[in-house]
Parts: sequence; C-alpha cells; structure tokens
Amino acid sequence: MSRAIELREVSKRFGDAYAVRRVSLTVEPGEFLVLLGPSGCGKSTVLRMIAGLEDITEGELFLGGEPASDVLPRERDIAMVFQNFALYPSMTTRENIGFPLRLRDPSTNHEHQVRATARMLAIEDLLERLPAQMSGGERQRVAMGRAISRRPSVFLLDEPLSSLDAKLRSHLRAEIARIVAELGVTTVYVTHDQAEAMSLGDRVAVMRDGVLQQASAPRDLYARPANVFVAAFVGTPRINLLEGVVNAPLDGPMALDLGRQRLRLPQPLTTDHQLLRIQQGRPVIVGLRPEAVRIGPPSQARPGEAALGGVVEHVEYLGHEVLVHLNTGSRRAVVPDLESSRPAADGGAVRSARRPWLDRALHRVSSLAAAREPGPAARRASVPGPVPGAGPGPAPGPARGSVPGSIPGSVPGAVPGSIPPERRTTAAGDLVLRSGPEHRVRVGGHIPLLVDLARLYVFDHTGMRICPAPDQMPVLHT
Ligand SMILES: Nc1ncnc2c1ncn2[C@@H]1O[C@H](COP(=O)(O)OP(=O)(O)OP(=O)(O)O)[C@@H](O)[C@H]1O
Repeated sequence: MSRAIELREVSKRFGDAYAVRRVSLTVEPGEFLVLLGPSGCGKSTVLRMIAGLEDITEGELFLGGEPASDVLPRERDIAMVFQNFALYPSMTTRENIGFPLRLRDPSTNHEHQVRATARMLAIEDLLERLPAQMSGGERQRVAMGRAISRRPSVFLLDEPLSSLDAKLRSHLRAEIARIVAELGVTTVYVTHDQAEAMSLGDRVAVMRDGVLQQASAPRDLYARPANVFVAAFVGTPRINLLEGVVNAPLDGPMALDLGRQRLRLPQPLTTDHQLLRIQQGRPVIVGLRPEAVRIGPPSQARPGEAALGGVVEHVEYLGHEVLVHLNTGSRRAVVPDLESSRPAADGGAVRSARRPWLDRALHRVSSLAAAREPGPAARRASVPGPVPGAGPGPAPGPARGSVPGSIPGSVPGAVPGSIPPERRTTAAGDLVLRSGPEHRVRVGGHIPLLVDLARLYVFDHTGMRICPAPDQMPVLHT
C-alpha cells in the first residue's frame, strides 16, 4: 500500500537560521516526486522531516491523511536510502536484504521475498557476497534492496547515486525508475542534478534557500518556469537570460530592447505579448532557450520569428549538435537573488510572490485603458529613438555588420536600479544557441539569427515570469 505525503506550511529552524521555510506540498499515493535544488537549499531537511529524523519546527506533516508530525520514525512505515548507505559489513547480500524482514518477523523464512527483491534489482548472483566484495553500484543496489524488501508505503532516497560514476548513475537511474514504478510506492527523491530530476520524476519540486519555488511535471517545469531561478536551474545548456527593456509605444510596434538590438514582437500581438505592454519602459529579463534561436537571415524568417545578429565568440562541437556562443551586444542577467525567495505572511512563496506584482500590473492596465493615453511611466521610459543596430520597419533585422564586436557600457533607455550594477556582467558571449553540425560558423564572424518569439520568456525585475502569462491570474476589473 502506498500513502500520500502532505506537508502543510512546514518550516525547520536550526538555531536562528531557517533551513526550510513554509513548504506546502502534497505527494500523491504512488507518485514519484523529486526534490531539486542547489546545495544547502533544504532538500535533505525536508526528507528527514518526512522520515521523522528531524523535528518539524512549524507546520504539519500528514501521512496517508493522518497527522504524523509526532509519530515515531519506526512507526511511519518509511524506508530511506542515503548517498552512502551503510550495509552491515559482516552480512552477505542475502542477510542484509533479509535483515529488516527478520527484525519484523523472526520466526518466518523470508527467502522468497529476499529472492524476489534481488531479482528486481538484478543482484541475484551477488546474494552470497559481503559488502567489501562488491562495487559501489552493487552495494547501492543492495542498500535499495534492504530498504524495499519489507515493502514500505513511502520510499525516500537522498542522492542515492551521487557517489557513483556517470555511466553507472545513468544505468541505475533507469533501474530506480523501473523498480519504483513496479512497486507503485510513493517516492521522494532528492538530487541537485537537474537532468536526473527531469528524467525520473512524475513531478519535480524546485527549492531555493529553503523555499519551494515550483512543483510541476518535468515538461511544465521546462516550458513554464514560474520564475527566473527555475528557468535557469532547469535545462542544459542553460537558458539565455538577457537584460531588456519593454518598448511599447501606443502608436507603434512593441519591442524588447536588448542593449544594442531590438527584438520586435510580431503583429498581431499574442495575448501574452499584449500583457507585456504594462511593463512599458521597465527593465525585464528576457529568456531564450538555446533552441529558440537559429541561424538564418531575415529573409528566411518564419511567421513569429524576429531577426537579431551576433558575433561568434566560441563554438562547441558536440558531434550531433553545435553550441554557438555569440555576442549580440546585450547584457547577461545574473540569476542569484534576483527575486525574494521568502514567502510573504499570507501564503506560499510562489503564489504570494506573484500576487503583488499582478495586482500592480493589472491596476496599471486598468488605469492605462481608462486614460487611453500614455501614463507618466510610459512617457518617461519610452526609448528615445531607435536602438543602435536595429533597423526600422515591422520586421527588421540588424543590418549586416551592425553588431559590434565589443559591447558598449550602458543599455540605452534602461531604467536604472532594477538590477544592481554589481550583479551585471559585461558579456563575453551573451547568447548560446543550439545548431546542427551542418552550419559552419567561424569565430569572429557576424551571423544573422532568427528568434522564435513563441518561445520567448520574459521575467519582471523581481524574477517572476510575466510571459507567457503566469498560470494564476486574478480577475481583471474593467
Ligand atoms: N543539523 C543541522 N544543524 C544546523 N544546520 C543544519 C543542520 N542540518 C542542515 N543544516 C543547514 O540547513 C540548510 C539546509 O541543509 P540541507 O542538508 O537540507 O540542504 P540540501 O539542499 O540537502 O543540501 P545538499 O544538496 O548539499 O545535501 C543548510 O544551510 C545546512 O547547513
């Protein structure tokens, strides 16, 4: 039987420092949830609270719908496997796997169950070996065998593969997915490896600084990251994040100014792009995944593509694909601490962080619509004249050779103060694109680029995603 796990506003404090802050999360029976985040973000602490190895400072834990915060660890029917799970050195694999079964029921012969577990883990031929006679990967399988032999209702794995080499890891990863699916047991798996998380989890919960950022199916996490941190943490190569300014004149096409170039949004504007209008004149972070940009001249632009240009700074040949590092004259936005990860007093981090922005944004939409003229912010922040390097017209591409080889100091029209100067980087290569090996590019060459604006992400200055529009929108009062 598998059970649901529910964390309600759970926090953990060590001394004065919060390791986990107000995490609310439900893992459905039989679900495989991966906790993902950088080192020290609180993943293991969440796992240890579920197991009962750490007390919960605030909030409540429910197992199978029953309050469980005060239930003793051994009464939680939970099995846990750690990174360096210790096996009993003097016991064979058979004895190690059978040990929890003997503890529970010493009078019964458990050989059948031990064999079934060993078969599932493909370690039947290791049953007579001692831990010292096995490799790291084999020992880790035995450790898993010992954890699952008594068929727990919840299975917790804390970086179980991190001490293994890459090949073995990817092999065991597939094995774990298979075994857990076969067992149908509710599983929480901790890792800092985004590829591991994306390949294993039914859902992935991303944590940062003790705060849950987003919990979504891997596909949704990649396609609709709630904020710039999630966008940057998930995906290899990392999403390109550029400092931009929304340029939305009431009488002309909308664009995103990216330093020395301008990304014109195709007409008619999509709903998501229309919503960007309320950011007129404001600094934003523009996100482009490497596959959203391709090499091609403006004349080959498909509907929904906009032209840019770049100077090749570096080329990585990976065999099946090529990663081209370019200088487009923009500034790379740096992720850490862009948004507050602390939850507000009235709710979870992601939800509560969204609301004030949405309220403000929608208030601006209402007032702009009512006034039917540019608001003061719009007048103040409209970009004075064309951005150098961007051509006029509805679908301009930068004139050939217009992209400079070096980047000038400041972004024209940028509203100062959104991203402090100390967090800015003057890009040596601000954009990476993924290309097929058929494109031959040389370092130093200017190449024309086409950006698929259907795959454009825009984050506001706090780091929250504003394009595509957030999933939860308050009702717009007209
Ligand atoms: N027993 C403890 N006493 C004091 N601080 C602790 C204790 N355990 C964890 N912490 C702190 O709590 C924070 C979260 O730790 P935790 O081990 O949960 O992070 P993690 O995301 O699992 O990191 P890693 O991937 O490196 O294991 C860290 O800052 C850590 O130093």
